[in-house]
Amino acid sequence: MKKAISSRAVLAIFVLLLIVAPFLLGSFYMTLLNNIGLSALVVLGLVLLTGVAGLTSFGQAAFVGVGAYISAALTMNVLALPPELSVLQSPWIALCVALLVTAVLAFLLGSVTLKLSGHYLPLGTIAWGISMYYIFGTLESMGGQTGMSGIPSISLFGVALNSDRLIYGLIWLAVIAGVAGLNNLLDSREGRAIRALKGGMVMAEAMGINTARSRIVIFVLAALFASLSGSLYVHMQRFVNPSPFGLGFGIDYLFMAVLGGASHVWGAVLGSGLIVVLKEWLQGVLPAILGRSGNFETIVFGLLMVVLLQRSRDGIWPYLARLVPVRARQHKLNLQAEPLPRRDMPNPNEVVLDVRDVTRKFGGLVANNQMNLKIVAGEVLALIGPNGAGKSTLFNQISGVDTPTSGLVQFRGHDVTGKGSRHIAGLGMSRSFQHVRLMGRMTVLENVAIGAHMRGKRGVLASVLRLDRQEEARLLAEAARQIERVGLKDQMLEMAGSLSLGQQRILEIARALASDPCLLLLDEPAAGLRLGEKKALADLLRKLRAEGMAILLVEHDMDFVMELVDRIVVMDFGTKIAEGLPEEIQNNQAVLEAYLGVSDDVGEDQSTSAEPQAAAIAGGSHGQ
Ligand SMILES: Nc1ncnc2c1ncn2[C@@H]1O[C@H](COP(=O)(O)OP(=O)(O)OP(=O)(O)O)[C@@H](O)[C@H]1O
Repeated sequence: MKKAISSRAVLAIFVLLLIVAPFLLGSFYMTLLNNIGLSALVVLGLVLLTGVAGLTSFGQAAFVGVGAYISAALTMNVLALPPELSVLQSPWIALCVALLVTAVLAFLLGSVTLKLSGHYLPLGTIAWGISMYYIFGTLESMGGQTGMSGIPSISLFGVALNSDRLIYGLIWLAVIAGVAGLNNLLDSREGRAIRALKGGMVMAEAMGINTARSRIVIFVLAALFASLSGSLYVHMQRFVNPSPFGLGFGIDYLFMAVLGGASHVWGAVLGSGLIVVLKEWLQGVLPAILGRSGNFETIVFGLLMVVLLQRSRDGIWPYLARLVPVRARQHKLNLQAEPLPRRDMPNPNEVVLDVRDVTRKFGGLVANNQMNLKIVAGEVLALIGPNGAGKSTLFNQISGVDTPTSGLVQFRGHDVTGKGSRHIAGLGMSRSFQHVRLMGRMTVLENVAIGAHMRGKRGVLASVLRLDRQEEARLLAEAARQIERVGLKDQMLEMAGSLSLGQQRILEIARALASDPCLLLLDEPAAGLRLGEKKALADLLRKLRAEGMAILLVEHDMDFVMELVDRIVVMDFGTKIAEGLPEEIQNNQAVLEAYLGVSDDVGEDQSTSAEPQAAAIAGGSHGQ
């Protein structure tokens, strides 16, 4: 078996190669390396935006143009600014101004574009990508389509970086800093929130993550990477025109990200390297073979993209990582870290949730009809009913995923009707999902730490600079405690996707517990669990109840329900048909009829089949 090397060793080897490169390579290769570095900067932003968060953008080249044009305009004093503002002609100050303007512009564009979802989002990025390209071409004071030359070089410690060999160090310093900063960000509270975006808004918001904010943050960060690349580019070329900032280049950057491995930070460097070198080579070889000039490399790239998307959507980085296995960064757990502060729990028997006359209509269908229920602290209430009775719909009204057509939901005395799941989560309600919503490529520990998101404060900058380590240790220690509590300690560092369905359900409970809730909503927690796992789950829920937690669960497993819960509410066709103690429900004729009455409709699925459930309700059979 190959021995894995640490990611630090990989970084050290890479930096060493970068240091010796100028002593070994000629000027052609230095130019090539600079182009790779400049592309890698843009692609790093795309890895964050597209690979990690799943937001596709074709418009990054336009932000490269913004950086380039602002740096050029200020250093050339195109705006004829008064002498008092001559400081803006300094390339470094101009670069900072370019970053600032880019951040504001990206914020404004992102606020509009990121409201789009599905394929409308990439279409939106194409729209502003094209517009900005044409705006650059209309800037007559900067030479219009012809462009402008004579842009000064940038200096470092008094040395003008006026050759490819000199500016090379600065470009690659920026790339290495970008790689390190991005790795730090992804390994933090904010990074987990960004990674959770791919798991869908519903889960992330239910864990208290402000998904709109996270989307804007990464959009701005990606634009800043592109803008930095543009500023360095004009000081290297000392010339600017619109052609490198068009849609074609936006597609090239996306291709680099996909080829390298869009969800891997090092994939950005790999993808940029491969495409820049391949482009250079094809531009020389293809016209010679075909006997005429033209951009034939574009055809090759198009074909390559189709093959790549069919054969290896994760790009090339995973293959390389298999050849040279890199040890994943291990989380050093400090279980002695100061525990996170806890919220005030409700008093025993205090009404935690009060649902009053909640109705939800979907067109003509009344999914919830005047539903009422209450839960007190230290109580386990089951919501049962045949398939399609409206249980999940009611869960969604309570947890803020959906808004009732009419009625009131009160949580701990607050009217939370239609308030949104993030707001409600902040008040102490947490949930699991009927269809498990986990990040399969994140460890169990990281998944549970997402649940503790609201209990931390450190932001993006602190994460990038690794100033969040104290808080991070507390969050991870809390996640580890909850994992131990639910019995998944041995799986703590495994990928969530490798767990059995039953374990994944338990993991969702640990994630919910990490938010320090006083009401747990569990949607079919026993589905897919083995007998032993069900017993362990029931023991855990009893323990939580004894600690004063209120628990509302939707469950089809009647043995599990009858043995565990304090009270049961039964729904059928959106309406409450019974409420009472388990033994009362077992003898309720309307309930038995509701289950038996639909037995023809429910198919073969034993877990939800009505007849066995009716038998289980009536008999209270404990076998499985
Ligand atoms: N977004 C929606 N639009 C239209 N109809 C919906 C929507 N969500 C749910 N419904 C309908 O509302 C009814 C109740 O569905 P719901 O999923 O709440 O039932 P359930 O009791 O949770 O069922 P199950 O036990 O199978 O999960 C069903 O007829 C369903 O088709």
